[in-house]
Amino acid sequence: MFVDQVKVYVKAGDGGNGSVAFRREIYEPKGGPAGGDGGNGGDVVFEVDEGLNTLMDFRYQRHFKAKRGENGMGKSMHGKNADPLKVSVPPGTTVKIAETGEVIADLVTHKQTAIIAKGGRGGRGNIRFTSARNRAPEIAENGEPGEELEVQLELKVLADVGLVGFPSVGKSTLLSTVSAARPKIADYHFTTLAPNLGVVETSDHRSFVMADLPGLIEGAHEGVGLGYQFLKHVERTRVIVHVIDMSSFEGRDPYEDYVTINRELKQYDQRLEEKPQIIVANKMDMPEAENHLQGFKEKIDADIQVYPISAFTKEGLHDLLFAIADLLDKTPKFEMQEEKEEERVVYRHKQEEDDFKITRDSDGAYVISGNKIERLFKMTDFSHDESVQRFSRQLRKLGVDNALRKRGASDGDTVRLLDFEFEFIE
Ligand SMILES: Nc1nc2c(ncn2[C@@H]2O[C@H](COP(=O)(O)OP(=O)(O)OP(=O)(O)O)[C@@H](O)[C@H]2O)c(=O)[nH]1
Repeated sequence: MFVDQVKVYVKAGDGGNGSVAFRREIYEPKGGPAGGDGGNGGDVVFEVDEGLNTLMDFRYQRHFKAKRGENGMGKSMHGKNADPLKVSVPPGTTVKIAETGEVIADLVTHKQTAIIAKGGRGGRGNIRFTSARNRAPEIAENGEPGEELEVQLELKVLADVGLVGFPSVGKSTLLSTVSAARPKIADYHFTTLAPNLGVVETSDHRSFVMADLPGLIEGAHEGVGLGYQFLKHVERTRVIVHVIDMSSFEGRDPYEDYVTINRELKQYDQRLEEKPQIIVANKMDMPEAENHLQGFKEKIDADIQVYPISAFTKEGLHDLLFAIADLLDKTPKFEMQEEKEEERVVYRHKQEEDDFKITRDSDGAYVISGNKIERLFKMTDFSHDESVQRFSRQLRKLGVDNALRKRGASDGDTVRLLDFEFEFIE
């Protein structure tokens, strides 16, 4: 199996901020609270699209950010929730947390979805802080920050296309000119020899995986040379691209080469003869190549199409890639047996939230950090005194005051939390 992989950054939308507002009515100078809640931020959702078979698209876009929720407004109006951001992935994509390697989703069947980053909850408006004791609260929450993380996408790929042909016909040159991404080759079963693999993309954004299967020579099916190892791979490809050297290098005859390779394929496995095949006439930039091509065409069936190219000058590559993609579209997909077993979606275990931690900076300031406390901080609307007071109550409840005291903090000492500084007061 080969593994195509890419790292992407996802950020769910932050929640919208809650609003502080009051009703204004002619006969009621200071009406009740009327600040609405902020809307929820959008989730980042991965969805399987069976039309995709590589992670090619992620080479161009690696950042995915969902929208934030709308802020709450006066007159008790809530902000709108943001729509989830959908990101299409091919079937068989495994999503891991880049940092830890923990698998958070295994996306297998068409339209299957998984929330990869959860949007932040909208902050509550001041209506929600009304109580018997405080009928006109000037408190609102900011929206909760959306989750953000770097994920590693992995896709096990089989080569859709196998390049076959005699040594030195230009297979590796062709592969390197048409492919951008090189999947990592992992866990190769048969031998330590691994074919070269590349992800190819046509100009109309169809992509497929192409493998260079070197070493085919006469007698390969009987174990001559290294070709035998690679014949196993040909079996697993969906389309064969047969590369022929039209320069007649070292006096070779293109037609004989063609017949010999096809015979090797067939002798290895009868069924390889029925595999769809595209014939490529390479090195057309060389003198005499045109003549050889004519001679070659006369010897093969008139209805077999030949694609003349030069892997060197890149001539003819565009048409060739289209022809391969068209043929693949008409050829049945691989049967992914192992993935048929069951629908596998592993959801992420929620990260344990540590309340807070106290450390000291070199200047003696006390530094408070930790997921929970930082989230509370970000959700505090510091433009209203009452909100700030609520935040200090929350700190006290979490035991921050006590902990600071225990660490030796006394009146007037500086305390830091993210980009905020305040004085410790006993
Ligand atoms: N003139 C010309 N030379 C080419 C072209 N394509 C490949 N070559 C040359 O042909 C030689 C063999 O090319 P490779 O790509 O290594 O051939 P290969 O089929 O991968 O060979 P093996 O790995 O031995 O199976 C190299 O010297 C290439 O530079 C082409 O389109 N025109």
